[in-house]
Amino acid sequence: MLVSTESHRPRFTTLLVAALIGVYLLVVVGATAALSEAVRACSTWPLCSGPIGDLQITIAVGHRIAALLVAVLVLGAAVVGWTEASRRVRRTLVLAVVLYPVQVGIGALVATRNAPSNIAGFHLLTGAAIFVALALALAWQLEDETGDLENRADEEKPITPTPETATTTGSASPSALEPDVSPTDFSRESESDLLSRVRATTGAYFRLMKPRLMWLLCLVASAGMALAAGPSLSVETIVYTLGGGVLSIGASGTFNHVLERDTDQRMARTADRPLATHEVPVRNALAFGVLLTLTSIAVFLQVNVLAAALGFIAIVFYSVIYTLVLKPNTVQNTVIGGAAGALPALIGWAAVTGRIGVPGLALAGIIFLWTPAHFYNLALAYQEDYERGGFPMLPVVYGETVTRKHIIYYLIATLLAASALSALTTLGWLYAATTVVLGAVFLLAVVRLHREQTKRAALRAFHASNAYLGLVLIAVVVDMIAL
Ligand code: HEM
Ligand SMILES: CC(C)=CCC/C(C)=C/CC/C(C)=C/COP(=O)(O)OP(=O)(O)O
Repeated sequence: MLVSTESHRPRFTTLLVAALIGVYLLVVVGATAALSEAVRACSTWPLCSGPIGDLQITIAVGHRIAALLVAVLVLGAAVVGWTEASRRVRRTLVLAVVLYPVQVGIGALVATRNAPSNIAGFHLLTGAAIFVALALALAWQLEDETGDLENRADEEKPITPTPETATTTGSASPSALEPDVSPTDFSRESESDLLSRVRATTGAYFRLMKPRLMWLLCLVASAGMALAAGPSLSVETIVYTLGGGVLSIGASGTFNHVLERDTDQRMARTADRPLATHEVPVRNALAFGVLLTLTSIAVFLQVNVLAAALGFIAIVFYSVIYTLVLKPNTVQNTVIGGAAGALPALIGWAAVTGRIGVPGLALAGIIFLWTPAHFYNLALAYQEDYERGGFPMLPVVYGETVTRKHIIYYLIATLLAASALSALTTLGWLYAATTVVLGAVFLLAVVRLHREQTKRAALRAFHASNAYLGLVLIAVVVDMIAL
């Protein structure tokens, strides 16, 4: 009996995932001006009467066929789920099934132009409501399906930090070289010794700047600039904005290392950091952080005062508010802390316009909502480490089931925000296709995380989060500048 139930559940979940991705595709098409214009090119309903071969008509017909296929998926999921899903999942499925024909009716009115002009916005909102209903059904179904198995699965494959330690990495190079030093080679050895020490120190200061985060944060700022300027974006603005950005990320990373040097020693992932191992003295790191802050402000000022002010706020927010106040004290630390990572979107927009504008805010909203969907995967992978460090991360406080569910919530919110950006800007098909395809890849990685519940699956979902945001931001830049 148990076996037959479990063999049905994945089929239902798979149908639900397919329906959800299908609805997202329809929502994004509706939100993308160029695509929704094409959809409206066919003014008869239910069949199109335009010339076959016309691109607009092909898109319109494709939209109607997709809507029909997705309807089958939604209905199929509801029928299969009816016998095996919990009450809360069934309720959301009923909502989706009831809203779907309403949405088709509104779509027909939009297509045949027998409706007031704001009905297109209503069409988009109803699509979003169906998407949210299906997403809740999926999040709750996965919780019902995999939450009970959590302890059993953990016993088999525990999520534990990798046993990297400061002592092994820290002592490797200089002491390992010592036995090879012969008195005759003294001057050459001391020279190479000096060189390797310079290299190690330079590397340590470089690591203080958290360089691995820079590519994505620079892409966020680049997308902000591209949205504001389009093809007229100047190389000067790009160079100064990204230059100031890199320096400010370096500054905040350095302050973060200083403030967390004690807790970093307690965590396996961070125990080999330059301040935790005393490779760099605290006073020098502080001076380095101040120097980076001042230089970043000076570089941002080449663009404008608002960009410099936002850069400074980002440094203070991440270094002081997130690191010192939020991270050790509240479970909402990374949710609120996500605002620091979202600021580069506003910096990019402000660098071009000198102001804060709606598309820049919408881009910042995407980053803000994406951050928990990005970080909670790491919080799962390094849960024991965070526990040792004394940080109240979500899985430490509320457990892994709640954390996995919240990853879905924030992922869905991110996808909706990404479609809102489409509706608010002139972004076209490249952006639309990227958010749908990479959104699906991210979602599938998170569904797999629910099923596997291993550190490996959590890291896979984490990398999927970075791939999603990275490629969506590149699509924004290309779409705005080159297409
Ligand atoms: C509160 C907010 C955030 C937290 C707590 C967080 C946490 C983390 C942690 C712990 C790592 C692992 C670093 C390591 O390997 O030691 C990481 C990696 C990373 N994060 Fe985040 N992050 C946040 C926001 C962001 C934002 C806003 C971005 C960019 C938009 C970002 C981009 C990255 C990238 C690119 C990596 C490196 C992946 C790699 O190792 O290749 N993060 N993050
Ligand atoms: C423009 C500008 C200054 C932006 C700064 C914003 C910024 C660096 C955002 C990223 C936030 C981040 C990577 C936190 C890392 O978490 P953590 O510090 O908890 O990770 P850890 O445990 O590895 O130290």
